Amino acid sequence: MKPDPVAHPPPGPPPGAPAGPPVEWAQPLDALLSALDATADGLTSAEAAARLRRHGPNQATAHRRRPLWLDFLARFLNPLVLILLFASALSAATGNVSSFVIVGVVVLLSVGLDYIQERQAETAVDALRRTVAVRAQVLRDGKAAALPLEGLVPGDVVLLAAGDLVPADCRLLAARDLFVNQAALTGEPYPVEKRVEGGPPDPRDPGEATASLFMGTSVISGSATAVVCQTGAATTFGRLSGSLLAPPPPTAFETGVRRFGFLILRLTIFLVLFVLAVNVVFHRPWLDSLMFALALAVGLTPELLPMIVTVTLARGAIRLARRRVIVKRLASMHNVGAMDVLCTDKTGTLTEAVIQLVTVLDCRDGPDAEDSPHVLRLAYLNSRFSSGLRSPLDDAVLAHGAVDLSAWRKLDEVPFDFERRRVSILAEGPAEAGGSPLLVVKGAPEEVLRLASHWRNGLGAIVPLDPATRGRLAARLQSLGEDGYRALAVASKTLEAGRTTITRADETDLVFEGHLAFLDPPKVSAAAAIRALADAGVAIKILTGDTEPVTRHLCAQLDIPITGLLNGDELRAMGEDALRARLSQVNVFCRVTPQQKERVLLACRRTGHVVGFMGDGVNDASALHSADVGISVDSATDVAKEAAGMILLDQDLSVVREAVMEGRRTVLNVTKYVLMGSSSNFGNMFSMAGAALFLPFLPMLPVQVLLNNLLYDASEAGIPFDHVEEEALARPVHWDMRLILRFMLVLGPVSSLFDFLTFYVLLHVLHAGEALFQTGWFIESLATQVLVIFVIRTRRAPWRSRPHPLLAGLAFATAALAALLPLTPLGGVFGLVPPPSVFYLLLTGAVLAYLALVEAVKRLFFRRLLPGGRPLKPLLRV
Ligand SMILES: Nc1ncnc2c1ncn2[C@@H]1O[C@H](COP(=O)(O)OP(=O)(O)OP(=O)(O)O)[C@@H](O)[C@H]1O
Ligand SMILES: [Mg+2]
Repeated sequence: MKPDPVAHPPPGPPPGAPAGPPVEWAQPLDALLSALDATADGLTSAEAAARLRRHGPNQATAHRRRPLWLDFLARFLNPLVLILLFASALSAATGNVSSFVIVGVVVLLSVGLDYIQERQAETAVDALRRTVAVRAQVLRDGKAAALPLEGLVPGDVVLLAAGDLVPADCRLLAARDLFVNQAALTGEPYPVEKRVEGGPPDPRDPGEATASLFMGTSVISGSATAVVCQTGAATTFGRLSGSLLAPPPPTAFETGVRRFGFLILRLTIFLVLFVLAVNVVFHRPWLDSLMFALALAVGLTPELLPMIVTVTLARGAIRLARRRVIVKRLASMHNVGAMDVLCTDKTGTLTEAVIQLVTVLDCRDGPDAEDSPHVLRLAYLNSRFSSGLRSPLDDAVLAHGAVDLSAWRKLDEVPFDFERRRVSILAEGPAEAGGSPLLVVKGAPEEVLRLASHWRNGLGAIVPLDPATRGRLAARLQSLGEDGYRALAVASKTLEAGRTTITRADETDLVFEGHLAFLDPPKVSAAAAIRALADAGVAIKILTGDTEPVTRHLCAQLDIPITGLLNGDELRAMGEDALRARLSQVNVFCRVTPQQKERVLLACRRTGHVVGFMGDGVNDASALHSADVGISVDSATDVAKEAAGMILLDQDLSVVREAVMEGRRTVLNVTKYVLMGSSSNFGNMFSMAGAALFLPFLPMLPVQVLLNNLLYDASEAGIPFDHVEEEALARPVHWDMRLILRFMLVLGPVSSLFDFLTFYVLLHVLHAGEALFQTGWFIESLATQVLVIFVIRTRRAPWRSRPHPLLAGLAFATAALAALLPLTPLGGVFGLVPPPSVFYLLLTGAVLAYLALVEAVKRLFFRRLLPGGRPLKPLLRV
């Protein structure tokens, strides 16, 4: 995705233009520093605070928060609400002032309720997100401090190391073996080298700039000090994210919720037009009819749905935080509930990641377990001087025992990458060692052996590698792996005097020196965690950069059956179709590159699975990004953390199961809303429209419809907290639009049928007039649509499933409020009149009969009407 210079002209002259007015960015470093009013020592806190006020926070995606009051007002921009307010203003003009006031208050209340809930939820999730925010090392007041990225300002001096994200657009002050990945900006997948002496003033095009670093890129190896030039939306990335960088595609769940919303919207429009037409035909007062129809529409529109989804997801996120899982992207919450395949790397997830160097072997065969001091010195030198991402393997080498390197000086490095799987260091030794620069290569043994042409024999002499020795060294690697040792190989080469730089082309004709054998003990808890996930319907696939023997050994130790195994080389030779055909059996992938991790993951998604990925390294970032749910850990590299949607504070597979359960619970709770809305609430509104056909008056006053709807919404505030049964959580939970539609088509008419019975009783048994009819219908409809939650929330019999106390409390309180309101003076304000006591008797009977009927239909529905009769499947399969 190369930025298009035409669509996004950089301010100032285009790159390479003859000297014009100086651009802040493209000028010699000294001039740039003085333009920025900055020094290499960084800013003071006071100065930084002042600049932060001037430039705003350093956020690329213009996440500009509207002021609270504007945000609140925006909620009224819903056309239905506007027309309703306008219509009630009209009716106020014709003398009906009280109805205008009531409509206004009710609309204000329901918008306010919606707003406050959503706001609270978002604030809570934001606070959680901040706890795992990536930080940058910044020089402030002369000292390095870890600060959140948002706080950076132009003129700040940042310190960068391998694995870091570049926090803003910067110009290099100092750099050592610095390679960055600019794929996010240029699409270029290979690391690009950056150096201070960039030649001509640096252009703003990331593809050409050599002395500039850009927000959205990451450091692969080396280290740097850089001064921040642009922050936030002013950065190249910021300007892109406003236009070119597409937002993430909607998840299946989001699409499902949206489709449901559209469905209801279409029904609503139909209903409103129907009510209006009926009233026109019967020559009823048009203003009242319009307000009635609009009030119905407000009651039905899925306006609340986004809020409900946000609030329910946020509740889940907050609950997960107690399990030390931080949800960075709310969409991850429902994806994790739908996830049926979890891909994971090995180190840290299946192993303890406390790697120990056990033996250092030279090329001699034999049982002597003595460490070879020569090979250890070379390995130590390589690990000590390498500036790439700190690897636990390097840490293990350095921890094995100090080697004196005071006489050595590092000259150059070709940093580690996951394609080559090796590190090369060029160093200059003490004069007595010959003075020639020495190249030391350390990496994956099969790669190092391939590049070697000689080996060092037991006498220290360098001899050509014959096929027999090659075979012997390869066999040793195999047997080390089978014993569970991770191995690296070390090789060397003396270069001609005077050489100070190396490239990967120098990594040939090496002298094979020996092997390093490491142990990374298996994580005992992982075995149980994997079984628990499998029981919950989540299959595990292992995607590791490590070798087949080591991985096999680990799987045997952890009792993980290998149903199929593919190596990176086989994968490379395999077409897309062949891979997809193998995917269902293969559960272990060895020696895979970062690109292959992503490829396997995408192939898995394309076969219809919802796929999670768990990893912590630079090599996991692209897979994390492409997964439905990227899971990382707090200690992971910044790049991985940034790409993930969920962060575990403890690296432990068993908490992933908690997240899965919470995700399922969340989606199932959203479904409760939807099923409620699509059956009872919808049935009620539908009956009202039908009643308008034969009643000589409105079945309910517009304000009563609005009040009814407000109370109904309030009664549902407990749903996000509700319990979900074990059996519903046993399998991955998907959004099932067909189930929702069928449920609606079956239960809607049941509810309407019952409503018409109620009308009959009201009119012909109680001989109700207009006010009493409306009151009776108000109470009855609210009581039934609120209390039916106890039936709908479970697939079990209602009495065999315990609702959350808040949910039960709110439902009963709302029903009681509806029943008692007409007896109070406030009821009069809404046009409600006290009903006779026999009404309450009938009401109790009616509500019980209704709930029993719905329960019976529900059973029939799940046993008979759901095709394929899936009695043992989760309760409310979404
Ligand atoms: N610091 C290093 N120096 C030399 N070689 C290395 C280094 N780190 C890794 N390698 C080589 O690269 C290979 C892949 O790295 P690594 O095992 O970390 O990949 P991974 O996919 O993250 O594996 P895992 O699933 O175990 O996390 C290693 O097996 C090793 O051969
Ligand atoms: Mg790893």
